[in-house]
Amino acid sequence: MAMEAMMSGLNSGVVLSLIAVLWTVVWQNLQHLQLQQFFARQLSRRARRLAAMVDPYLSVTIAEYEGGRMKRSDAYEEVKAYLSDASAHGVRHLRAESAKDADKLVLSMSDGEEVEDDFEGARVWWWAYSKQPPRSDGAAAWWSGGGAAAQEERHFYRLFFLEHQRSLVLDTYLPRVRQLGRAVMVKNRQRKLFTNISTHQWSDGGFMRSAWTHVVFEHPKTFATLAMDPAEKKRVMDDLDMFKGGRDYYARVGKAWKRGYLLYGPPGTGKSAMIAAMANYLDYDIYDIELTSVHSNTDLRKLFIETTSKSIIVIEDIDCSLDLTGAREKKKAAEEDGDKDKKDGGGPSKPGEKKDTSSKVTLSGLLNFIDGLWSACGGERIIVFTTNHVKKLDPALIRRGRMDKHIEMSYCGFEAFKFLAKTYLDVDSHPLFDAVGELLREVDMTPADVAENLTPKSLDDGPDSCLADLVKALEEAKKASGAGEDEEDQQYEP
Ligand SMILES: Nc1ncnc2c1ncn2[C@@H]1O[C@H](COP(=O)(O)OP(=O)(O)OP(=O)(O)O)[C@@H](O)[C@H]1O
Ligand SMILES: [Mg+2]
Repeated sequence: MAMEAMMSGLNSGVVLSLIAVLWTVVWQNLQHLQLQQFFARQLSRRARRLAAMVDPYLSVTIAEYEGGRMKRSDAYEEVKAYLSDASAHGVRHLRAESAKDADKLVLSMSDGEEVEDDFEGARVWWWAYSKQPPRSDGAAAWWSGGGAAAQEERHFYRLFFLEHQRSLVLDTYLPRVRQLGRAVMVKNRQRKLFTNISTHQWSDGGFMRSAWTHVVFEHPKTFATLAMDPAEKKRVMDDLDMFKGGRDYYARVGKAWKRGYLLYGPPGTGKSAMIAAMANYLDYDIYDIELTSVHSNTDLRKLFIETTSKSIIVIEDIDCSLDLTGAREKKKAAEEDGDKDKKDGGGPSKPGEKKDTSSKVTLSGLLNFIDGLWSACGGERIIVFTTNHVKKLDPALIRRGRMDKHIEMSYCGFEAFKFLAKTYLDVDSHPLFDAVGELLREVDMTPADVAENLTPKSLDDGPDSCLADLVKALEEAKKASGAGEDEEDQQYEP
């Protein structure tokens, strides 16, 4: 027994020391290999820089922002996308962003990294680098809140190539890179929902961060789940199709490639849902402008310039965002308000109706933004306004050419109800349908309320209980509206 124990102890000892020896050998080789790669890389870099001094190399620099940082450069994005494929292999330090596929990452070179690329026998090098923006006083004041680390850098790619390859690189290679970059962008594209950051947070004048911040757009609403009159829905979808494929048409008739939609109707009738459905249908990004945090017409223009094509620019509740009812309407309204105030003794306006006085965006600024000279830059943009009170808006704002298509989103009719019943409960018919149809003719209920009643609240809920709930809710609404009418009748009885 003692002998056996000794032998097994000896065996495991031998195995352990063998593993240790093996590990040391492998580790040394690994280090050797890494060092070798490191030195090779450094050498090639130094050699090329040295050679560049006698000028056999030319370079092209592509900056992230062009036009005084007004607009993000398409070329930069395309090169970045192109290099994301190449750099995954040759580069040691990578930057990662989340990709369309939840498990994957989109990789790009970190600053200071270099990759080689071969094209038709020519070898070129891409170098990624960044610079700190110069500080202006205003910027310094702003940045002091976030500390120096928060200061955004300006990113660049620089391409090195031999002088005799000049025409090959400039005329053939670079256009090819942009083309392939665009293809990679389409492959990795995630739709985004942007919102503007307050203009207080932009640095003044000099270099500043983007006016937009974004999240991935993941709204599930599609036209297949949007309840509205089927003929109107088809008209909207056809209109969107015509717009999307209308590049040549717009060029031929000399119009900027953009289209305005005005969605109006009471709260809960699906205006925001319609915007999400449009974005999903067209595969466009959404830029949701919060007008109250835009402080001037110039800022509004900057915001617009930074939007990309294939996007929907949204201003929700346009009547509440700003005082945009126009001079003529305003004058009339002021007179009316004066009368009214005299009658009911004045008092504060409702919180929802409070106007933001800090914003200097004017009606004319907004009109120019939608249909002025600047509105044509970029192309393929849809502008959507939503409002609960269409009559409050200045006619100039919603004339055709600015808001080309007006879509009324209204209370739930029987057709919309049947659509919602199919979507929410998967039923085409039910004995309670007639009662619901009858009540919907008498009571105004929004699709949002109908949808809420049709949503099962527990595992035991099914079509019977949900439809019964809806009938009950409609009856209560009818009773309430009846009582309201009676009260009004009594109030106005002579
Ligand atoms: N026509 C509809 N079809 C399907 N769902 C709808 C419809 N209308 C509203 N809903 C649902 O009701 C909810 C509220 O709708 P939504 O936010 O689009 O209303 P809205 O018209 O934008 O209201 P508001 O004027 O208050 O902004 C959403 O969850 C939406 O899915
Ligand atoms: Mg809404």
